[in-house]
Amino acid sequence: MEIGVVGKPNVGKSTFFSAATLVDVQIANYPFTTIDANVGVTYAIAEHPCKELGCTPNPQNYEYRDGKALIPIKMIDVAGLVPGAHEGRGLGNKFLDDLRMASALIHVVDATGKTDAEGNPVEHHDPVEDIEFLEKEIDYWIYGILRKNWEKFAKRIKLQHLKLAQAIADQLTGIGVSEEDAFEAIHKLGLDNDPTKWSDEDLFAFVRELRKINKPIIIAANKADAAADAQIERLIRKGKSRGYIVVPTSAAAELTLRKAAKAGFIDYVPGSSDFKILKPLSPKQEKALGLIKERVLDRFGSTGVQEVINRATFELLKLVPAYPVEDEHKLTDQFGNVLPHVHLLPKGSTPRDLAYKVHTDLGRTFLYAVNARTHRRVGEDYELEFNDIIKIVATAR
Ligand SMILES: Nc1nc2c(ncn2[C@@H]2O[C@H](COP(=O)(O)OP(=O)(O)OP(=O)(O)O)[C@@H](O)[C@H]2O)c(=O)[nH]1
Repeated sequence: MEIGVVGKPNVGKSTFFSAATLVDVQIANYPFTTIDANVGVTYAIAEHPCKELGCTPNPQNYEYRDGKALIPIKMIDVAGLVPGAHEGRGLGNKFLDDLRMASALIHVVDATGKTDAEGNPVEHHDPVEDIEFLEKEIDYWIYGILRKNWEKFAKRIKLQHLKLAQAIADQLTGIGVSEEDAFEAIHKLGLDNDPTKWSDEDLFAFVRELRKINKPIIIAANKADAAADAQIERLIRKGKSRGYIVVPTSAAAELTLRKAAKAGFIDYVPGSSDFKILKPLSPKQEKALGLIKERVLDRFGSTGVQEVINRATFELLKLVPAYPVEDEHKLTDQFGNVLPHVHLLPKGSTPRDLAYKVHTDLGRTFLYAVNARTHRRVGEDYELEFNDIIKIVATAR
């Protein structure tokens, strides 16, 4: 699961990425091995079960702060969004390569409307156009892949009685499209099972639907600190009518706060509406932080950056955090650590899926699971809920 940050030049995409991946916590073992230059680690923040249960956790693969779990997530800086990227313009191919890896996208737009389509400074540009422009780039890209051999492909499906959704997913494995994604899009649109009957419009409608399922997008209405209320309200309204979550953000404010926190000047938990000054500040620093408090935190309730990451994780990707334990009474692993691990799983996952996440062997030898809150066994098809604590019982290996 990787979240991509995308946006045309000069909207604050790099600032957003830097702020989001400036993680000042020590997470012992990230589950990620190779980190490319444009890949970083950020975290999604969720309430921690200990807040409700009154325990003190010993986290191993996440961080615990103020009753919250900070769960590491991979983030990709998807550079090179320019008009025509799908035809290889600009950094087009690199752009598509990075896009391929992302499960969800944070689309950073300039809410002030002071950046044109190519990233040049202007007085009035409608950021709603940028939302449409990214949709179009992705749609034409997927359409291009499918359109190339469509007639031949459609005939083959018909003649060989292939499963339509699976055949399409096979064509699009490179961009991470599953059979379920394709199936959902076909059914949502009520398209014919015989693809030779699809018109070009049908194919394009299918691609649009598939993009919504496979590359869900959240909008960061950035530079909110410099935008008028009316501009932000309009962007939220227009975005919502197209099915988007739009969050006002100030990436610049978030970057300043995280840097100040890292340097020990302030205590700041990303996502909060305030910070605490820990050390004497220079008049310049004091002024900068004062402005952030007044123009961003007091106005919007937070810088919005963490809200975007959290909503991308829990609403767009619908991931559910679950905590496996060995002792369902003490909530510990075999070494006595309280709630040491958390795993993010897609909604609808079962305890066996959680067991596989912990270890393939545990998944293979899984017998049954116990919900540590109710002390009851849960069935094979039990769907994990947000913050479930699950004891997994397996056969001896
Ligand atoms: N007022 C304000 N300015 C911001 C904010 N975020 C970024 N900026 C400024 O916008 C300009 C562009 O920011 P970048 O992060 O370099 O933008 P980018 O989209 O990555 O641009 P490229 O690197 O050219 O792709 C810089 O001058 C930033 O300081 C913000 O939240 N508020």
